[in-house]
Amino acid sequence: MAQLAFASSFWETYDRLEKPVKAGVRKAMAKFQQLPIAELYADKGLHLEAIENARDKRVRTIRITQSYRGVVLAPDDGSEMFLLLAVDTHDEAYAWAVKRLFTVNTATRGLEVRNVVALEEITPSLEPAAAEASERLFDKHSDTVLRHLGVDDQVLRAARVITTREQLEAFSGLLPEDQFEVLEYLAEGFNADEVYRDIVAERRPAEPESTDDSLAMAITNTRGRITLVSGPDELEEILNQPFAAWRVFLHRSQRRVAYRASYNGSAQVTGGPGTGKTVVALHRTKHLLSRNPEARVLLTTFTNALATSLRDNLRRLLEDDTQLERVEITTVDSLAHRVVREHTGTAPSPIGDADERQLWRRVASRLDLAWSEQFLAQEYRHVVLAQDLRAEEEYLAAKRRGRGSQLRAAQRKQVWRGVEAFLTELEAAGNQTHLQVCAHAATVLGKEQQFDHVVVDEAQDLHPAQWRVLRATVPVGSDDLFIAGDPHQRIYDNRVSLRSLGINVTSRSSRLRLNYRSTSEILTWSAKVLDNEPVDDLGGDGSDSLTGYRSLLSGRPPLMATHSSQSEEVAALVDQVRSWIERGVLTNEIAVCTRFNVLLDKAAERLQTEGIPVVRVKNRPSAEDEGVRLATMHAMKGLEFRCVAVIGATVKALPFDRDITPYEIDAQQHCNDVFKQRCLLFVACTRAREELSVSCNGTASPFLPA
Ligand SMILES: Nc1ncnc2c1ncn2[C@@H]1O[C@H](COP(=O)(O)OP(=O)(O)OP(=O)(O)O)[C@@H](O)[C@H]1O
Repeated sequence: MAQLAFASSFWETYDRLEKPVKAGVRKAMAKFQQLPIAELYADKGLHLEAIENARDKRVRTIRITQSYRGVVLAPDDGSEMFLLLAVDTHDEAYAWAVKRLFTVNTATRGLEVRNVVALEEITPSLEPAAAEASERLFDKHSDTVLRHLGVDDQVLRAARVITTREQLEAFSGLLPEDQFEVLEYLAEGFNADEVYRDIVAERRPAEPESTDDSLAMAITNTRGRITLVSGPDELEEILNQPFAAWRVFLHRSQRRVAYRASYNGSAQVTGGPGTGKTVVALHRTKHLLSRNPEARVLLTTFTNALATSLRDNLRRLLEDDTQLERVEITTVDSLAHRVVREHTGTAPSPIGDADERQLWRRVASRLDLAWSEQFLAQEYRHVVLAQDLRAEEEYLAAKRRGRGSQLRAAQRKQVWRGVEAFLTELEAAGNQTHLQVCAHAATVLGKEQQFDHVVVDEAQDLHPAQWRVLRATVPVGSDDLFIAGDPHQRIYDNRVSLRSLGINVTSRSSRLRLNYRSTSEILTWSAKVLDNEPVDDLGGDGSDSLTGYRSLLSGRPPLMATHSSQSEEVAALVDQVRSWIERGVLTNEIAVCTRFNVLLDKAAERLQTEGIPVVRVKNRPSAEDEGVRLATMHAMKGLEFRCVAVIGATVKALPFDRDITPYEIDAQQHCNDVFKQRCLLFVACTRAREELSVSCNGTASPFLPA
């Protein structure tokens, strides 16, 4: 009986196949598990046949549906393992298959694939220019060194014509995977020993000297790119798990970040929405747990809902259940809450934003201060708490980074009086703010660090007081903090200088550019919402951009509609949702999101009246629960859905005036406040995988692309 394995190239597209094609894949794969090899070849429905002119004689096609074909690597050495490589339309599948050659890497012993036709054309064409060039990218590495790292004759010839890193990048997808990665590491300045340690030694099988050089053995050795399937149950399970490919496979750029043996300090990964930062954070957590059986890891994210989803995903990713016991998965606020509760014996009960604002209003009016409660609350948050200023002299001497208005010494004294009154009143009522709880926790943790490693997801929205908690919970050293975030998704306007908080990621920063979630139509449209404005980078020392950010997926352009009334808009929403459902999208794969709850309530009521089930994201439904997801834009952070409808995108909601500091009061803060709301819309739109619809009633938000 044949054995079955799946290559990462198959998973990259499997999720996107229509239901009948997926059913065809299941049916065909079941045959591989049921029929003896001779019967497989004889099966009329499967049509397992060789491809004329294929460069690898083991490459075959199988019939999936009328118009779709699977590409399979079939053993010709007596072994019985078949590898499913890709499923595509008839012509695409043949065009892909005919040019591919599969070989076994001499160093890692893994199975690799190359586009042999392209290499034979491109390498000779670049040789004359390379001979003239003053320097080539791999000049300083001898043939012997490259061969020791697994580079074979054809790749060596290609490597010798490459003069720049851009040229090397152009070879990605053509060169065999492990060999390409070796060249990439060398091009980045790693020495041969480091490359051997991080790539070859990591991937070499336990018994590298084994003489078994069958296709089955090479497939078994390629765990990073191939999944083996042991029986029908496992087959059914893995083909049914949506969005699960990342659990087994990481893209090269993700793997390098997640599985770097060790970072000599804190490290950071950034990237636009959907580039797999959360996936990388999960794999890094797995790596840290596996590397040291004693290590305690803290994995944090921004909301409790995201923490729950991280826990579910990590549980699936870890092979060993006991590893999960060594990870605490929580938000920074919850961690600080626990630390303070354990230390004082009393659970803190911090007040919410609205109460805090009300208190500032009372203080401003009682002391007759010349500033609005919004200005005072922001000054307290972005200056006083951000720098942990505890005394008037400290405030008088402080730099007010990110604030656009000048405050003379006399004015600062007045503001400080306000701060003191605010704190006194808070204390008298036995209250605290969340950030005060964090400040308290940081002090406690400074004396009793609780973790060996901290992994931070959604890092862009943490306040300096929250960073202090994280810094204090882990000793300074190798692999102390691993930080994942995207400054374009900063929706709370917390700006930090990580370096000033004792977190230095210099020379340990990477950026992911390939989006796995949304179509390029959705990305291009959503990126325009940001209006090309540069953003402060995660660490606060420079700026960041979406240069090179792209998606390989394509689909329908986003729909934009303006309605004359709210009820017309909500009626159109119902039609839109219904049409998605009729096209086979499940209700739990659809999200409706608004800036405010009022409109969300109306949408919920109308959808339900029309017989469409709904469920609020804030009620933390489990992934399988039926119902269209309803959320405010803030609650959409970190989530994703096949189809997203953003409603109520009017000029009154985006920007929402009440949340914007008037320009004349603080010009810089005004711009930050406006941009924060652009980011909010950007976050909402980039949650969509396949389809995005944006609507408003009345005048459209100026943030919407024309
Ligand atoms: N290597 C991969 N292969 C296939 N799918 C992937 C890969 N990496 C990530 N994905 C998928 O892409 C989607 C986005 O991943 P993830 O949520 O980690 O991105 P993110 O950068 O954290 O997004 P955001 O910043 O928008 O929250 C998920 O569905 C994930 O499963």
